[in-house]
Amino acid sequence: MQELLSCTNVVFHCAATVRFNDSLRHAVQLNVTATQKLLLMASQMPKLEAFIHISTAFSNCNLQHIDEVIYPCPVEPKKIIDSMEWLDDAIVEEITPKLIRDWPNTYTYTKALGEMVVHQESGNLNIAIVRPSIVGATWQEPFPGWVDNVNGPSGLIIATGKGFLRALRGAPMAVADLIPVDTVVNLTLAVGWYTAVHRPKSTLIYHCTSSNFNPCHWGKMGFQILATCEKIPFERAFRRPYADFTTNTITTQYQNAVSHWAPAIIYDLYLRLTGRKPRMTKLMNRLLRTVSVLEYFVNRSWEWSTNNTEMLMSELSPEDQRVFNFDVRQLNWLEYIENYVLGVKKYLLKEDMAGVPEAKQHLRRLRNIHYLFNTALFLIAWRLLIARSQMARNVWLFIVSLCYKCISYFRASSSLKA
Ligand SMILES: CCCCCCCCCCCCCCCCCCCCCC(=O)SCCNC(=O)CCNC(=O)[C@H](O)C(C)(C)COP(=O)(O)OP(=O)(O)OC[C@H]1O[C@@H](n2cnc3c(N)ncnc32)[C@H](O)[C@@H]1OP(=O)(O)O
Ligand SMILES: NC(=O)C1=CN([C@@H]2O[C@H](COP(=O)(O)OP(=O)(O)OC[C@H]3O[C@@H](n4cnc5c(N)ncnc54)[C@H](OP(=O)(O)O)[C@@H]3O)[C@@H](O)[C@H]2O)C=CC1
Repeated sequence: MQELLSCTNVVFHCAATVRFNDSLRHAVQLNVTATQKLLLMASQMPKLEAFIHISTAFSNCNLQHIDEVIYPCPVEPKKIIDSMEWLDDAIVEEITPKLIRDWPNTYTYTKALGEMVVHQESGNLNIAIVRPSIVGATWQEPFPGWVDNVNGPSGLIIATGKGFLRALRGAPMAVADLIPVDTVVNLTLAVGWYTAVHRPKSTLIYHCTSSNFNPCHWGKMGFQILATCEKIPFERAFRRPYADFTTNTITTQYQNAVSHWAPAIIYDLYLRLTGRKPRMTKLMNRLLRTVSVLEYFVNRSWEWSTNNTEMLMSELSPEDQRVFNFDVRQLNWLEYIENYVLGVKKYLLKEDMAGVPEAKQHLRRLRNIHYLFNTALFLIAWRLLIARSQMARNVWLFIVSLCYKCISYFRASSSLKA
């Protein structure tokens, strides 16, 4: 502790719980109380030049247009921290929805409280806040497509590529505000420099977002994910990668029943019949739970103002603009997403490119099984219908006689030609 206090020049405060469904108590402890303690510690660092707090662009996702300012929270963070000391878990759980109001989860709510704490308890510290949006794989450094966790879209890319996720409740035209992780790092370092060297009079907030500079939509992103998974498939897929966005509750429930639950139940039945342990319904349950907490962000669009970020860009020398590049106007989304999917395959799934021919062969087998299954299903349904309905029988006789006539006609015409 003594060494930290006496030697630290710059603090980058990134530690947090990023789980959306964490208990309010734990989220407050990590995202609010810890920030308060770190500020206290920072105030005892004689050599400190800058304190950079990493928040999220979604800390005010209850608003549609978000400026580079700190918005007040309905309940003072200090009161929330105090109440966590004496309320028991059951009560905390009960009052959580009332406290978080129109924030979608405890994560975004406590990140907003964390910003408020920074604002109120900064004292004489030289502070800045960086708000990244949805952090994705690297764009350029150390190489394109590097990723090391399933947060944000990465987990759903796996689920789509492996054929588990077939439908997602989302708005294809909503803005997908993804930001590559190396861009976030570059901007954060540049903010550290600017805050330490220029010492702005007030706490500056920097939106590290892409939509203002180079917007992309979920539809385009989903399409490119599928195209890449088709070109360079993941190994041992459950089904062929195919997914679409649903826009209302009825189609979502239909897709969940037909495209998610039914195949999972049938596969588990097959596992049971072959003496193995069923696992697909459990996995599907987990996937749909994850989807339900993420879909809030795929159904809305936000606007973030980026005046401070643009100002920072203009303050950097041309050389620093190149080294600490955070200008996403140059980003080609299709290329980025393709590299992202390949990065997921390589760094998260640990799959080798040498396995691609076998993965393609597996997809062809899955396609044949799909056709076979659908034909069998159709024939069974038709057989049942014929047994029950005179009209279906008439239609069937009509089709059969039509086919017979066609075949006779072609036979006759070919024997005439001969
Ligand atoms: C053409 C059409 C094509 C269409 C289709 C194409 C598809 C296209 C793609 C579209 C993409 C849209 C995405 C929007 C993202 C918006 C993010 C907004 C971010 C706001 C930014 C931030 O400022 S903040 C950082 C984000 N913060 C997270 O992203 C944490 C999430 N997470 C949790 O909130 C908890 O995790 C949760 C899950 C509750 C379980 O919670 P829980 O208590 O039940 O259990 P656990 O946490 O233990 O997780 C249990 C198992 O879920 C695994 N898992 C964890 N996250 C996962 C994840 N994202 N996807 C998959 N799987 C995930 C984990 O790896 C465990 O797997 P295992 O058991 O095998 O280890
Ligand atoms: N991922 C995203 O899309 C976005 C993330 N952010 C913000 O970026 C920051 C980093 O997030 P991300 O990298 O995604 O998340 P991770 O969960 O990967 O990283 C969180 C970090 O916090 C540390 N940490 C967690 N709990 C504690 C604790 N009790 N004491 C000390 N350290 C702890 C973890 O340490 P360890 O590795 O040892 O567990 C880890 O290094 C967070 O502040 C998050 O809010 C903002 C916008 C988007």
